[in-house]
Amino acid sequence: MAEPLLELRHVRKAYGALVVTDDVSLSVEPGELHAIIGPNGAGKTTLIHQISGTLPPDSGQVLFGGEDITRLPMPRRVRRGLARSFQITSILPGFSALENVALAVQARSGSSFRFLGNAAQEKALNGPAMECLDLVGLSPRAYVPAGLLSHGEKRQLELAIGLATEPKLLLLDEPLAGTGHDESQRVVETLRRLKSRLTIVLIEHDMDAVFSLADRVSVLVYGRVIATDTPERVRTNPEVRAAYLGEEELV
Ligand SMILES: Nc1ncnc2c1ncn2[C@@H]1O[C@H](COP(=O)(O)OP(=O)(O)OP(=O)(O)O)[C@@H](O)[C@H]1O
Repeated sequence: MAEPLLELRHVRKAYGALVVTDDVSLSVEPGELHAIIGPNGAGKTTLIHQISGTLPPDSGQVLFGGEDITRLPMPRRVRRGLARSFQITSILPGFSALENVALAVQARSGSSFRFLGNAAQEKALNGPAMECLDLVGLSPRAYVPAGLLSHGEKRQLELAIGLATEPKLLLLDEPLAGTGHDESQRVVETLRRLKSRLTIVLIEHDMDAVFSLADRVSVLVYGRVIATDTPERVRTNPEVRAAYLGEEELV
């Protein structure tokens, strides 16, 4: 079996007496789409913060590509290929979709474009940025100011910005939140396309999307992982049904 790309070992985080991440161990294999589901307040977002590096765990380890990154700050994790999709709030509304992604390409590239003239610099940034927009199906809207994009398109733009960092693993926290039916279908199709290209950890409340996209699902309840398995087996796991998933949702 291949070495996991991401591995959590006994990760724990408490706020006072409230244990939000309780001895969480799980591994994400290269190439898989691994969903983390659980009821509101189960600790999913807190776990993502600990993986991305915005919140240090109290104890336990986070390994990426076999290396201990538990104490590594977020920018250094991004450089190693562990990226979190940016939230809509980080989109610059007055800049076009293309410019938003080009800025992320520039951030990834550091000062490597410094010696190019303006036109060459623009080309070197816009080329990869357009590829990212294309991957998420947003290239026809490349020149539209980001503030004028629909909610679903903004979510696609977030994905494109995440892709611009050339991640090996992309962390997605509720990419379907707030999208209508058609928009969510588009985002699901985008994720289906992306999953063949990179490893994805997905937190999502939309169970149809989770069960249709995930290779494996981990179920978090009160900060503890109660099951990690294929969608089919999670769906029929009695402990999962009792703790979280309503019977009607699973029929
Ligand atoms: N900074 C904080 N200080 C104190 N408690 C916190 C803090 N952040 C989160 N919590 C608590 O930790 C618990 C887990 O929160 P978290 O946001 O990780 O859950 P979640 O599974 O992502 O929930 P949701 O599905 O509603 O987004 C909640 O009870 C929340 O109130």
